[in-house]
Amino acid sequence: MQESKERIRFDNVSMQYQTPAGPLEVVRQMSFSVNQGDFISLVGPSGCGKTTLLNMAAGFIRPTSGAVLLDGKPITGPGPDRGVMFQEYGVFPWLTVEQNIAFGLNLKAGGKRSAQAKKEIVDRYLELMGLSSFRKAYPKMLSGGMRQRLALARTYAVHPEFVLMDEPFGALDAQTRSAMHDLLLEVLHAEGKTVLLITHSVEEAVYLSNKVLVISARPSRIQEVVDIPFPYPRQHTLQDTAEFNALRARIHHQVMREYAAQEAQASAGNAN
Ligand SMILES: Nc1ncnc2c1ncn2[C@@H]1O[C@H](COP(=O)(O)OP(=O)(O)OP(=O)(O)O)[C@@H](O)[C@H]1O
Repeated sequence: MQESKERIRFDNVSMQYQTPAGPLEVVRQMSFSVNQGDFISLVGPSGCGKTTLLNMAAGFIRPTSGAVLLDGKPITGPGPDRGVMFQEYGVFPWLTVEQNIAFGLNLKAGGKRSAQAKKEIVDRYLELMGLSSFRKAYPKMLSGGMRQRLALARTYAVHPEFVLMDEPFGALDAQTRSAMHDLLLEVLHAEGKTVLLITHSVEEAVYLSNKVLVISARPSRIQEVVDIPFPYPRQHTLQDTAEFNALRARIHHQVMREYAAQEAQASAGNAN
């Protein structure tokens, strides 16, 4: 298979935060690439620096040393090419469903897109996400799963090339989560996006990704890059196969080892 083009590169990236207790080294000399069309999941113990890495790719923060590059140029701030979706802040409660979807279009394109073109995009995502009959509703009137669909629609409507997601499905019940996985894969298949996902669910990571990065305890490094060999489109029955479960168990075991290492660090820190 042809190697796809490198788009985002973490090049020897380190990050240290200043905290009241002194400097906290979160990421140490990490390097990895995100290629065109990749779906990469980051898994690792809580507090190992996954959100920090995503925030760097989004351009919200810069590394203490090293560089995060997009098409070879350092990322210096957020841009419409990168859509970010967080677990909690996906939608604006004071805007209706259709206003939420249109929000980014109004910000980004302003004069560039006609009102008709914007309406067509909003209609398309309302339809795709099954929200057409709720277009005038406010987010509080929606179920958790519908709010997630709305957050996805908002992120996708601006047509970002990259979707950066931080635990977007964490708060959903198992059935809704599973439906969201399939919807996500469907949209990605139709629109060919490149995704970086943070998740605590190894199962979710293996089901969705073509690559899973296991991140170590702090200061974080890449413990392993696991290539997920299952072809797309994927079906739920994949999760019942021995291959899927063997891979999931192996990654889970590794994450638990890093989790234990991080816990041991925390206890040592408390004992000092
Ligand atoms: N702005 C900041 N200032 C100081 N410390 C920070 C800052 N942001 C994050 N940290 C610390 O850096 C570490 C890594 O945080 P980060 O949110 O990147 O981890 P994470 O792997 O995403 O965690 P989780 O899985 O729990 O969401 C944590 O110990 C956190 O407290």
